Amino acid sequence: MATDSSNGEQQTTSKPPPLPSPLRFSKFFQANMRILVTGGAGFIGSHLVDKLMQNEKNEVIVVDNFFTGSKDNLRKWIDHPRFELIRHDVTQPLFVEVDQIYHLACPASPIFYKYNPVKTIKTNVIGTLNMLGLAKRVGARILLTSTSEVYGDPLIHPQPETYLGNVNPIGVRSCYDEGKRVAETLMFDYHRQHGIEIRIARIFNTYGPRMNIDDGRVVSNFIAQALGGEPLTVQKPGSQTRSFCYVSDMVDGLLRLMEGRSTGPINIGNPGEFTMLELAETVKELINPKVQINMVDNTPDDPRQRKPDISKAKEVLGWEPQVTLRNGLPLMEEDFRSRLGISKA
Ligand SMILES: NC(=O)c1ccc[n+]([C@@H]2O[C@H](COP(=O)([O-])OP(=O)(O)OC[C@H]3O[C@@H](n4cnc5c(N)ncnc54)[C@H](O)[C@@H]3O)[C@@H](O)[C@H]2O)c1
Ligand SMILES: O=C(O)[C@H]1O[C@H](OP(=O)(O)OP(=O)(O)OC[C@H]2O[C@@H](n3ccc(=O)[nH]c3=O)[C@H](O)[C@@H]2O)[C@H](O)[C@@H](O)[C@@H]1O
Repeated sequence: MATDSSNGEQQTTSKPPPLPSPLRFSKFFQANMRILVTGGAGFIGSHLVDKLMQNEKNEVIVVDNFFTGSKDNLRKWIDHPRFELIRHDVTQPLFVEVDQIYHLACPASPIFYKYNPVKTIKTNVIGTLNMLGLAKRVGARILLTSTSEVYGDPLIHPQPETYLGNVNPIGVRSCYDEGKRVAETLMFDYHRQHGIEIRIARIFNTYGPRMNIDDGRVVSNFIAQALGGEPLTVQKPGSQTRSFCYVSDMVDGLLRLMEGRSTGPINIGNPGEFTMLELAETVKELINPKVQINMVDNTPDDPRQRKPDISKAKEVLGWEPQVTLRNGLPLMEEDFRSRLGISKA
């Protein structure tokens, strides 16, 4: 019922009920689940999109500002009726109607997140605030890809989720690790204050096809260097450790977390732990036995050890990684060879 007072008199007019949306009769598939993936043009995001798109009941919307991601990672989905790509920066509000949000948008490689640290903090804090506001408005469940960097340079090894971390609040990595810590805080405050359904994954070093060739992270650096016949740059002392998870295992963990009942935080990573010298030796052995290994200067606040305790992921998600480093490296080598145009001799 609408009120019409154009002639000075109060008069009521009746409007017929709205017609069903013409979209209901469109030739396009009507999705059961509309899923937003922020940062979906990046490395992990694009593999996640591939998996989500395999389910015909999903409609996927990607938002990305293409800082480190690329349309190329999503080329097989462009023009697909269940897929939509939006150039958007998550530090700005976003209005879409979705059921689930995988919030990945954030540069992840230290060289990129340190490039514009203020922007990195804004992405982590304002970006997460915006996505939580969206989740609240539309009643969507939201998953944040947090990081093992919330443990800083850990004094407990391996790291369980209960460990509160050893983080430098004013260092050059703080824009990322403190930014993610605030993002986790915001997730829990929205959960407690507004009842938002949240999921938090603490991701440990993940590698695989589609990482940028010049990403700057250690696995992509070593593979690109080995293929180009350049020395592998091991940052000193070389005894620092990381635990490397193959991307298909990571995506499987994220999907289980989103579909499960636990808010997290849950560590998702591969507990196989390697020193950077061991990683260099493995890449050399598998990809180019002739390549040299050079020791170079490190950057400040580099964590000395990192290994996930995945007991919670096993118990709560029934998840554990399947792909070993030795099996995963050749898959990434193949992808790098095809992108660099270097065939196997
Ligand atoms: N790969 C890892 O080892 C790892 C480890 C821990 C956590 N993570 C987290 O997983 C997520 C994805 O990491 P990745 O390795 O795929 O990195 P990536 O750099 O390949 O992907 C990040 C994506 O976010 C986009 N992005 C960045 N800032 C944005 C903004 N303000 N607005 C919109 N889009 C923006 C980038 O363009 C890119 O497509 C990140 O949140 C990262 O912190 C990754
Ligand atoms: O998994 C995580 O939680 C975090 O891990 C990484 O951060 P980092 O472990 O520092 O990643 P790399 O830049 O790949 O460095 C790993 C180790 O390799 C060493 N490194 C790096 C590059 C190189 O050429 N040589 C080399 O020895 C570094 O000194 C460091 O000790 C990611 O970049 C973060 O996004 C992520 O959140």
